[in-house]
Amino acid sequence: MADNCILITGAAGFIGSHCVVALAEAGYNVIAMENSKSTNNLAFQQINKILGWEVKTCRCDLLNYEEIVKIFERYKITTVIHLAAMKGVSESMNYPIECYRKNLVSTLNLLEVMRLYGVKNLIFSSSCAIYGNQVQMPVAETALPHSISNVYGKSKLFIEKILSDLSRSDKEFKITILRYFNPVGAHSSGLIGEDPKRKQISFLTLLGKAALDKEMNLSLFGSSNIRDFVHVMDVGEAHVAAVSNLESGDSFKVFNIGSGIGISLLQLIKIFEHVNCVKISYTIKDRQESEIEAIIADTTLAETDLGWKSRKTVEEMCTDCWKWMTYNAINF
Ligand SMILES: CC(=O)N[C@H]1[C@@H](OP(=O)(O)OP(=O)(O)OC[C@H]2O[C@@H](n3ccc(=O)[nH]c3=O)[C@H](O)[C@@H]2O)O[C@H](CO)[C@@H](O)[C@@H]1O
Repeated sequence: MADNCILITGAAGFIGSHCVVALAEAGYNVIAMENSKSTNNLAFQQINKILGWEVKTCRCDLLNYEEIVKIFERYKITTVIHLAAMKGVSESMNYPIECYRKNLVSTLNLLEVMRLYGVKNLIFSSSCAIYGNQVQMPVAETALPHSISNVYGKSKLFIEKILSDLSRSDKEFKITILRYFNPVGAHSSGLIGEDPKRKQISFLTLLGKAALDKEMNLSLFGSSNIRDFVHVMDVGEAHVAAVSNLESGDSFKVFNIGSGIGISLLQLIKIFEHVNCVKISYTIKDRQESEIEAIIADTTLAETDLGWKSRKTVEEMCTDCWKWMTYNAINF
């Protein structure tokens, strides 16, 4: 039985794969878990190339309680980083039941098994979508959620509430919630990144697709929308900081994980075109109803309490994304 493992759910995904690399490189004993229905082993192969050794992997459907039990029987898990979820604002609006089932039921199953095995350290991946529409920018963790217009954001907020109740009822639980803003980019090696074939991809990966496909005309929903884009490698490092901070201080903590810089979608297109010497064809359309106009993170708390700050620039987000799209994404 392997000792003191960190279990990462959703480990072959965009953020998950970068977390696996960051934690493994920091010396943690990582178990990279992926959905048992997923057939894509390529992410793990690429992770192994970056690390230079083979990361431990397992497959499990989090909607299946018995499958989770088997994993906890097999490994001595001390901490769980729970990333597996259905993401994407527009998909969540079209498939609300699927979104709630995937995000809520799987989390409840996981929490029950964690409690059964006395595993009480958890880092949960939440989203700035839980803030809804805010007037005050940048948004601090203390801001109250306001008119969340999409199912994805609501599902994340419900889980945050469940975790807060759990930590109130059982003081042994150490729970850290990371609210990601807009993670983008790819690993600087170009070996891992976001699978461009997925239905829900981040805006930057979409720009990469549009730059590769000369026939593609991107629909730009609200060119002046402001987002806080944060490099996915910085997001990976935020998890390393959060793991090492779990034991200190309060048993329930929440941190914004963003760059603290707001950029409009149109600005991002211009930077992407400039640094990668490409052209993107797009048509400006109205903002979608389920979306907010602007959001920027106040990252003071992550800086003071976690000692984490995003380091990579928007230009690096664009060049790393393009490197990934042109070197490797094509094989995914
Ligand atoms: C504020 C908010 O809710 N943020 C969450 C939301 O990000 P958010 O929805 O902002 O992330 P996306 O990358 O999907 O979209 C970014 C921006 O690009 C625009 N766009 C997208 C696709 C397209 O074809 N054309 C286009 O213009 C969107 O309208 C949006 O304004 O979902 C992400 C996961 O999926 C989460 O990580 C974010 O925390």
